[in-house]
Amino acid sequence: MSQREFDLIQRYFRQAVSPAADLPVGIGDDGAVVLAGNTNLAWVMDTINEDVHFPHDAPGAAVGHRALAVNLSDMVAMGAQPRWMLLSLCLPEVDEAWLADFSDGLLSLARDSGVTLAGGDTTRGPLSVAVTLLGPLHGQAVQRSGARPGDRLLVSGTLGDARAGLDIALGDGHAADAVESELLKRYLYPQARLALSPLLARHARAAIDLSDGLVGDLTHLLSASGVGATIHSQRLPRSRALMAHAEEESDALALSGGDDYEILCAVAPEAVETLVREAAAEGIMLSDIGEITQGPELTVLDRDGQPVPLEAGFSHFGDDDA
Ligand SMILES: Nc1ncnc2c1ncn2[C@@H]1O[C@H](COP(=O)(O)OP(=O)(O)O)[C@@H](O)[C@H]1O
Ligand SMILES: Cc1ncc(C[n+]2csc(CCOP(=O)(O)OP(=O)(O)O)c2C)c(N)n1
Ligand SMILES: [Mg+2]
Repeated sequence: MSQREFDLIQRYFRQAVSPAADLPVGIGDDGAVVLAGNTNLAWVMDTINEDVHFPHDAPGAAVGHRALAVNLSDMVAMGAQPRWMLLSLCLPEVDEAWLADFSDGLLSLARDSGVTLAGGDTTRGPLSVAVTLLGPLHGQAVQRSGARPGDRLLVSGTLGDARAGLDIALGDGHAADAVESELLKRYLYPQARLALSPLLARHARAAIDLSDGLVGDLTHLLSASGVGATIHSQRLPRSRALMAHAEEESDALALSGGDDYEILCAVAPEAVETLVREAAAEGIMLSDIGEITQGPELTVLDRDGQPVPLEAGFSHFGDDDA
């Protein structure tokens, strides 16, 4: 979410009493936390719209997969276990072949993630899918606000692939070779890092999932925590496919490409080794990209130690027309 979207929510929706006893985490994090009986449940919602979040010719299975994956990623960032899903489906028309494909993409990911569809809503209008997930925390809620100066910044997987894949999807939509098809897949089928969720609950001070681009989302974590950071562009993890496809632009794609759905976390230096080892045992690579500073600035250094000019993250409404 950009500053503009944040300002709109602050102005019209943010309630005075938050957090409350039964709402330990309210508006402003990757998800809310509600206290039901004596269980803390994380609760998230993300919507995806045709031509905004996915192209009109995206396969139905990719749309179904994405609608759930982007929400799973928010649950992971909170350190929660996704359990129950509500699905709101807004369809322009009934296309049964598309629906079969869509439900396949959605429900096979749900099955693999241990999520049950509990209800929803179906309406007619421009194609849009909203998913809500609910589930218990693995331990402490992992919030955006917990980072402290001296913490290391770790990021999962590789960055920039999805943005390169989006450009391929918006071209003729066909991958020319194995490299392009890998990048296209990274865009069309984001993989939430579910296995990281309990590890974050144990070892991370703060986390956010990367939907808008590293710089934009890191900025949110920094302002929630009241700290700054220095990161190093040559440490940003990049896939072989990205380097083969767009090495020259790979810094920019990794810094602000968007749609990565990787996890960025701040970790006390003494906890880094254990977290990296436990994540590796789950098949998840974590890269140390820099450190939290007193702040409030975010500085990105290039390989010569020179600051890189920063681009803002993705914004639905633009930042300048407020
Ligand atoms: N219309 C809204 N009403 C209330 N809260 C909202 C609304 N839209 C977004 N939020 C809240 O604002 C925060 C940031 O939203 P967003 O950037 O979409 O988070 P994320 O990138 O994790 O999906 C979240 O806590 C979200 O719940
Ligand atoms: C067809 C298409 N064009 C552009 C994008 C790029 N894009 C659209 S929304 C977005 C940011 C993430 O979406 P948002 O609704 O802000 O998700 P949230 O931050 O709430 O998780 C990005 C990078 C895309 N995914 N698909
Ligand atoms: Mg959102």
